[in-house]
Amino acid sequence: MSQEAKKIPITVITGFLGAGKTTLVNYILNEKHGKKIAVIENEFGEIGIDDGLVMETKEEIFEMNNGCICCTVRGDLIRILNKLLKRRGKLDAIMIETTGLANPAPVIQTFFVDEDIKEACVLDAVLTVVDTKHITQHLDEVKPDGVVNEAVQQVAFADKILLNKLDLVTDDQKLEVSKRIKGINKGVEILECIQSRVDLDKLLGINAFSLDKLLAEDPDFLDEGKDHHHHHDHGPAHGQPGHACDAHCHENKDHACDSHCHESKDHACDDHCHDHGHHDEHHAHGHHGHLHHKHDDRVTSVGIQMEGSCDMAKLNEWLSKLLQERGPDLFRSKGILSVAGSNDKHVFQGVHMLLQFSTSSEGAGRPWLEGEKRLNKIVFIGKNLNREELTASFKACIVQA
Ligand SMILES: Nc1nc2c(ncn2[C@@H]2O[C@H](COP(=O)(O)OP(=O)(O)OP(=O)(O)O)[C@@H](O)[C@H]2O)c(=O)[nH]1
Repeated sequence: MSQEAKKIPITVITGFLGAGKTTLVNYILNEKHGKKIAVIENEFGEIGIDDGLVMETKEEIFEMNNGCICCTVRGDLIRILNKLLKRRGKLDAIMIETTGLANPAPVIQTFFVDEDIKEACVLDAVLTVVDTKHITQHLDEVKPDGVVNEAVQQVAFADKILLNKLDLVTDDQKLEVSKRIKGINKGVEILECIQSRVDLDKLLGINAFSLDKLLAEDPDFLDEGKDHHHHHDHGPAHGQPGHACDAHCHENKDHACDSHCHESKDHACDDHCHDHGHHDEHHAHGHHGHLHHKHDDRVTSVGIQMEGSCDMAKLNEWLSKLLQERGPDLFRSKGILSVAGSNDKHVFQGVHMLLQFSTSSEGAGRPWLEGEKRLNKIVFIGKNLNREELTASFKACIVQA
């Protein structure tokens, strides 16, 4: 067996908020592939919810909720990978689910710049899940100067596209989105699907990632020095509502930059910088497109954790009204809730105006245990979110302490 063949294949699953990444992970884990797969989950939002939504399986799931995989927790990613690699013989594959707001480039770089990881793993493919109904508005979004459009980046770096949620669109809309995708990533293979269901042979062990292809388009792709150009404006600033500081957070006002750090708002491009095109879809893959990686700080998350049980009718009314009124700005909402009179966990999932309810009796997590503290957890991600208003209006749905 060749050295390459012994390496653990890594699949990076990316795609905008609510595209169907967790749906894909669940589907893969539950198919009969006979493989031992470890999953690394990274979630955007103040409160981790996805761990409650990924089905319980024999597979191992590692969460990284303390920041975005492409910035603050890249060190965590390297640590988790190194831990997993110690058990190399017992593991057939690793899947990494990035947040819906991750730029895939720094995640991809991890597999080529860290020596131990480079030696033990091989990046099998970057799979990008696309919500065919909603992607256009995110590709169209005009970003402030220097801010990367994550939706464009995710499409640009895909080795395969899963054109998902085809049950929600017409054939014309599907063709329109396919055309748009090909305009960003010319040769990419597009797999059409509903509920992220695609033949596993087309997704795993496909050896679709090509560093040469990337380097042909962007010779500086692996240049870590350049990576330091990227602005670290990540969601709400340190000390602001919504910014979840953790032990790894170095983001404070007195952060002393080192000689490599160009992390300032008024970073002036030097003469090596040809960064003309990072808003231009056709150049999304090109020179420096990934380096000036600044997230859109208008997009924030509001997390609510509150004990008690909700009245189902009030809850329904509240959420329906909220999504109706705020749908365009409310990219993603999800929650795990306790409802008065029921021992089931109730889960809601929102993507813009679309809302879906399910319960633990339908397979969404497990019921509340006897004596378990009934803690409702909700996360909203979007623009112009009003924390006080959201918290107060949810509180009004609670009828049992
Ligand atoms: N109608 C429809 N809904 C889908 C499809 N695939 C996924 N969904 C729903 O879309 C919602 C979001 O799916 P997830 O798999 O959680 O999306 P995600 O990309 O992991 O979301 P984030 O982790 O928040 O970025 C859920 O309510 C899914 O049930 C599909 O093909 N059609």
